[in-house]
Amino acid sequence: MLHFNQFEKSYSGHLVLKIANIKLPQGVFWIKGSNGSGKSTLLKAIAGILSFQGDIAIGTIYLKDHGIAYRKLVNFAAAEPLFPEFLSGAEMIGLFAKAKGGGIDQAEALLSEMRMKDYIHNPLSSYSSGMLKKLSLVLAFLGKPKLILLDEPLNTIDAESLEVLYHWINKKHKEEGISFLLSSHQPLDGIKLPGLRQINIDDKKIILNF
Ligand SMILES: Nc1ncnc2c1ncn2[C@@H]1O[C@H](COP(=O)(O)OP(=O)(O)OP(=O)(O)O)[C@@H](O)[C@H]1O
Repeated sequence: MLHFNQFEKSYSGHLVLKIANIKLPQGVFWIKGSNGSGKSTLLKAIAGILSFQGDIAIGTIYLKDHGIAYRKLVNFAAAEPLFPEFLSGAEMIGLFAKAKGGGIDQAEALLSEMRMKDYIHNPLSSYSSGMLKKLSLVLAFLGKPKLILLDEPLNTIDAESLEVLYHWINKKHKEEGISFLLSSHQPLDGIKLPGLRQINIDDKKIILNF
């Protein structure tokens, strides 16, 4: 599903991650690693929002050769989402739905399940951190991605929303074959996410624990 080809990421000449040649199968994966090990860096590189050496492909679609097609297949929710404060949640949904090819019905269903409809037309400057996090999760499920990257998805969301998120992940994986890479310092629930597999980042390398 996800292919790394001679991948290397450095900041100012300082190497952070090196992945020579790995093919990750379809699945739901928990990326684990200590602070500063490179989890966010890896997710941002896969999302196509960070420069790196080498290449990454989803199936046969390489990021550096087919950037637009590749980015339609990958959705990303940041650990601490930053959105323009003057826009409303609904306007962000409109922008993402257009870019990702999602329909109004899809967005309405997601907003309803996450119980966000009461405030979705309010400006983002009025949102709490949990409300912003839930918006970023909804945006990550829009369109028809093959891979969804969620950086610290458990941060700041309440227990009820977490149940909805687990349900979405399982449903999308089972029914549409969408793969997930989740980074989390908090334990992810293997009972709520059956089939969850672990990937460790250690000493600038990724280790597949399955
Ligand atoms: N923009 C940047 N410029 C320079 N160095 C950076 C930058 N972003 C990250 N780094 C460095 O890259 C390394 C990996 O950072 P990254 O944020 O990917 O780690 P992480 O595993 O997500 O950490 P955490 O668990 O603390 O969120 C760290 O040493 C960090 O200092």
